[in-house]
Amino acid sequence: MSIVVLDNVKKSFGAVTVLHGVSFSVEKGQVMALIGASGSGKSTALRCIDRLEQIDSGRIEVCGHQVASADLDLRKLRLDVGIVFQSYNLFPHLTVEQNITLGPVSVKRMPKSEARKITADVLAKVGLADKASAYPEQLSGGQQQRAAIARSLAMQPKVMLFDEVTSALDPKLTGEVLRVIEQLADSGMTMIMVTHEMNFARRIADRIVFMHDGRVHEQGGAEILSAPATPELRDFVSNEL
Ligand SMILES: Nc1ncnc2c1ncn2[C@@H]1O[C@H](COP(=O)(O)OP(=O)(O)OP(=O)(O)O)[C@@H](O)[C@H]1O
Repeated sequence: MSIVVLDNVKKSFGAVTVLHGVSFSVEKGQVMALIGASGSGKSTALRCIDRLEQIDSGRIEVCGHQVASADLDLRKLRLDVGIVFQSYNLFPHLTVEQNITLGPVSVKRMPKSEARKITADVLAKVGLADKASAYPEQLSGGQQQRAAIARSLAMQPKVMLFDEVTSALDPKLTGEVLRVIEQLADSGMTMIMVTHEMNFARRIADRIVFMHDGRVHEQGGAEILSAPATPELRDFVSNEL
């Protein structure tokens, strides 16, 4: 069953066309890595999936929601989709626990006691059980990113989108965050990750989509990284590794 479908998606910013008819789909439980050079349109494609950008034409379906439709229920879409960015965007004046319970309590109207239980559960999942009462500034970048992932997980999304979540981190902290994402993948979460971590993508992705100049240039299993069919992917892989 497809959880995410993009069909001939086009998107321009002013005179600049960023997506020239992008199509791909992600099945339930699949991990998809979206790779490509800077400016190829990866983040824009991801943002369109969560309707942070509206597309010009084509179709996007996510968990049964017609994302580009005028009568989309944005709240319902956002309940099904979790998104984590390079910047953690935690509220600095709230503890880690308060940051995480906020969504379930205020958006899902969950009783506080239940939200706290879920928070303890997701904090354990990301290895931050002992940081519930810490403030974001007391955490390392990797810990803040794991808290941001926990915040998304607490909403119990059906699909998770990761937009270069380790780009701001040094290698050790990157490893911590990637381990959390890998565990999430192992648990069967459907996910799309925009990443420059080629070894990670090769190891955990079921499907790799390589974008080039706003188009899907190549896609397939991890083997496309070892045996690229096009010079563009060959160049990209040799620059990244
Ligand atoms: N809001 C915007 N307004 C104008 N142009 C934009 C906007 N967002 C993105 N772009 C342009 O769209 C193109 C694709 O950007 P996008 O961020 O999707 O690429 P990317 O592949 O994710 O790159 P990177 O790896 O550097 O994040 C770039 O040329 C960018 O300048």
